[in-house]
Amino acid sequence: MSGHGDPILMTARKGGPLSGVAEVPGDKSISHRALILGALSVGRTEITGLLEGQDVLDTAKAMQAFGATVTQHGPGAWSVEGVGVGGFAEPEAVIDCGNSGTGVRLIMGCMASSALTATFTGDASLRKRPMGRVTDPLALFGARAYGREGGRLPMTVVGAAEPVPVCYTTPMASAQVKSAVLLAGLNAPGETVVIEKTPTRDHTERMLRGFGAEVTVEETPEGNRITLKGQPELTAQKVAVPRDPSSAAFPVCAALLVPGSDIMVPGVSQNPTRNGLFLTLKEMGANIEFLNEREEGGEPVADLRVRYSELTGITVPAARAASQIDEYPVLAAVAACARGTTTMPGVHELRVKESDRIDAMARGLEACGVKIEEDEDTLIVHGLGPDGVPGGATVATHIDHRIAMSFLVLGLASQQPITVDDGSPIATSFPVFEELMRGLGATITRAE
Ligand SMILES: O=C(O)C1=C[C@@H](OP(=O)(O)O)[C@@H](O)[C@H](O)C1
Ligand SMILES: C=C(OP(=O)(O)O)C(=O)O
Repeated sequence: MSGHGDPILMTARKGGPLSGVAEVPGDKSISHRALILGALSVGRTEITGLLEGQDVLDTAKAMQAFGATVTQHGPGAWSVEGVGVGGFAEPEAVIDCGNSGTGVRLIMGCMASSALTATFTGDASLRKRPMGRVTDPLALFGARAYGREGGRLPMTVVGAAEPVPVCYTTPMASAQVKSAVLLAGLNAPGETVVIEKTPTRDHTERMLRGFGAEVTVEETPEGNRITLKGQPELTAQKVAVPRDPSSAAFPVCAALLVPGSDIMVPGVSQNPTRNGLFLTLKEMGANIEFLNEREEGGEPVADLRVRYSELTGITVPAARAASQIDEYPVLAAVAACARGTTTMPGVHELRVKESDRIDAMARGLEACGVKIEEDEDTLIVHGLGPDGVPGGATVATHIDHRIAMSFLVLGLASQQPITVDDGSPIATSFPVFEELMRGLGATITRAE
């Protein structure tokens, strides 16, 4: 199964220690939101450090289709001339969100409370993912959605001409669902409320406030109660996007696994709704130092110094799942090289990502000689210790960037090289991955 273009076979093999500075690109979640809130604002939003991955570029294109003017001025430097809340135009063509769940779900949210119709599609991975989780709450505003069986793309959303505000408790831990409801609430009169039992990444709330919306968060026995006052005038802002902790995870884990490594990963977001992996790695015995802790672009950030470490398996608290949800694939790769068993409960959401990530990691690890156990909600990896993973397999990545990068990291530490059947989706979130990893000394090559 390939992504947008021809599949790219990539191989990672053992080499010398990793060293140097890994400057990972801008945060994907924040990049999507900067473009979307820029488009919903009055004036010209200026963004620096925007991730130029395909997922974000597809959102930029979509914002143009809804009437905003999005311009690139230089690497990572973009501007958005917004149309204001309620100012979206009806797109003339189908909106293609490519591989991006965040893109399609947030954009559905922000058009659902306007009197216009839009049709959405995506690549073969996105067309399998459930959209009912956002169109159900959007129906409460008065929007209607017509999609394929199971709430799949392609899907047409008819926005509500007279939206009403909504109070919605999210049935699953999902920042995309929370954000879709809050963005729809922008163009509804009165207060829109989202209650989430488990806190998820809070970039939408932070950024809405930054653009001038009134958003309050209250801790209640039912969970966080987030209230947005509808129909604000959002004002254009300058947004400096911090580096992506989910991308930083790959060089960090690679340095932990390759003997003798010592790298710096500067300016990585330490937002507590995103930093679960780093806590988990520390509990496994990782030598990670958090230096120069500061605030950048409204997010807590630190420079990470990471050195090779011998790791031990742990049970990862299920309550931490949301704060490291995209990092489980690389954690599973790390767990394979740890001593003892790593148990990862509470991870059923992984089944509806770009691929079924529990299945993709389980099958790939087995092919590399690692014993695993799984059920609907849990992945257990029986670690083989440093230098214990045989490798030597070609792994199926199922149009999933994180599966591809995770097995390439594992290939740097396994006895035999590991090949991924398609590295092309890496460009959706981390277009400079190969270059950056090679710069640290990693042996990652493409098939001739
Ligand atoms: O809101 C976001 O930017 C994201 C939310 C998460 O998805 P869910 O909302 O499905 O958990 C995460 O997996 C995704 O990569 C980005
Ligand atoms: C799940 C992810 O992204 P999305 O849901 O936006 O496709 C991811 O990047 O790991």
